[in-house]
Amino acid sequence: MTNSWVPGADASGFGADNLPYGVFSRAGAPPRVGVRIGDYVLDLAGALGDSEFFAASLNPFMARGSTVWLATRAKVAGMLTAEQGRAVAEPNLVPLGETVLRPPFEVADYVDFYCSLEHASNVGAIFRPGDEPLKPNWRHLPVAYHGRSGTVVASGTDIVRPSGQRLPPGAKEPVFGPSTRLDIEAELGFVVGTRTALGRSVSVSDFAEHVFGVVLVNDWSARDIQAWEYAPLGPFLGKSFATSVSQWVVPLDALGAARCAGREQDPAPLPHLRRLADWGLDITMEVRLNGQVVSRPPFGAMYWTADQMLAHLTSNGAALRTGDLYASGTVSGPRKDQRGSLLELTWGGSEPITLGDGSTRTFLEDGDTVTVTARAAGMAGATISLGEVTGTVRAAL
Ligand SMILES: O=C(O)/C=C/C(=O)CC(=O)CC(=O)O
Ligand SMILES: [Ca+2]
Ligand SMILES: [Mg+2]
Repeated sequence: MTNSWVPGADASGFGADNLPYGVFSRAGAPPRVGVRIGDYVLDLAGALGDSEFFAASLNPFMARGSTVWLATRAKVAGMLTAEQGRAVAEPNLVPLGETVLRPPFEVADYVDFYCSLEHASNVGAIFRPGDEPLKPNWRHLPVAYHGRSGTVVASGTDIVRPSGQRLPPGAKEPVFGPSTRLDIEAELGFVVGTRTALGRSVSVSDFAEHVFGVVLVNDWSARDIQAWEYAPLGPFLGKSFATSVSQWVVPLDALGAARCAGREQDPAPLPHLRRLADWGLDITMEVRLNGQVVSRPPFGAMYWTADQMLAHLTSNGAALRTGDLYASGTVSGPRKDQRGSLLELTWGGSEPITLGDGSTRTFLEDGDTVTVTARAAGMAGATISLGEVTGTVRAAL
C-alpha cells in the first residue's frame, strides 16, 4: 500500500492506490474535475491547472488518451504521498461534505452485455421454462443490447416506478399500468475514453488504450414489461426508464492487483475474441436492500471479460466515442447468495426474501432503497473501493 499524508485516506478504500475521478462543485462555483482521496476531493483544476479539469464532465480529460491518463495519475499520486507535493495539493483539498457531486461523465452510447453464465442460465430458465436456457450463440459471442444513454443517471437519483404494458398471469390481453415487478441488476460498467474512426475495430489487446475506468451500474428492470415486450428484438422499455451509475470512475490502472485470468471458455472463441491478457477482475460486489445485504456477486466469475466485450462491440467497425458506457450485464455467481437481481434471488417471485424488519420482498416496493458497493484488492494489501450506486424507488406518476 502506498501511504498518503491525507488524514484517514489509507484505511478508507480511497487511498493513494485508488484515486478515482469525479466531477464536483462547491457552493456558487462552477463544476470541476476532482480526484477522491479519503473523505476529500483534490481539485485538479486548482492543483494541476490544465483546461480539461475546468469542466463539467470527465469527457475532455478522457479524450486525451491513455498516456495523459497515466501521467496525470502519477502526478496526483506523487502530490498525495510525497511531502514535496503536499504544498501544492493541500490548498486544493476540499472536504467531501462541502461538495456537490455531479454525474461524472457525459454518456455517449450505452450498451448492456449479458456476460454472466449463471445470470444468463437463471434468466433463461425463469423466462423460457422448457427451453435450453442459453441460446446457441451465447458461448460464441458476448450477447448485448443497446440501452438508452439519455436515462443514465447519477447515483442518488430517485427512480420513478415505470408504467408499461404487461400481460397479467393467466390473462389473454395486456394491460397498461405501473410495473409490479420492478427489479435491480448489479453490474460493472466500463467507460470509454479514446474514440475510434468509423470502420475500425479495437482488438482485445488495445482494451486499456480505450477504456478509461469503471463504474458501478444498477440497470433497473421492470420484469413484467420486459417479459411481454422483449420477443423477438430484446429489452426496450422494461430497462430504458433509468440506469444508475456511481459517481467516482475508478481508473483501470487502479485495478492492476485485481486482474485475474478470465473464466475458462469452452468452446474457444473465434480468433478476434480470443484473450491475450488477463482482464478478469476480482471484484466483490454487495447489494443492499434497505440497508440489508441481500447478495454478494463476484465479478471474477464472469464468463466474458471486458476486453472481449469491447472487441465484440467494435468488431463490425462501429466507432467508439468518448463517454461510451458498456456494462457487463448482471453479475451473478454460482451460489444463491451471489445473484445480482431479485428476479434470480426470488426465482421469478416464487421464493420471497425476508428483510431485517420482518417484511418480505419479491420485487421492489415504493420507498425501497437499493445500494450496490464493491471492493477490489489493491497493491500490497490496499483495498480499492468502487464507491456506491444507490437509488430509491418512488411511486409511479
Ligand atoms: O434473457 C433475457 O431475455 C433477458 C435478460 C436480461 O434481462 C438481461 C440483461 O439486461 C442483461 C444483463 O444484465 O445481464
Ligand atoms: Ca442489465
Ligand atoms: Mg436500464
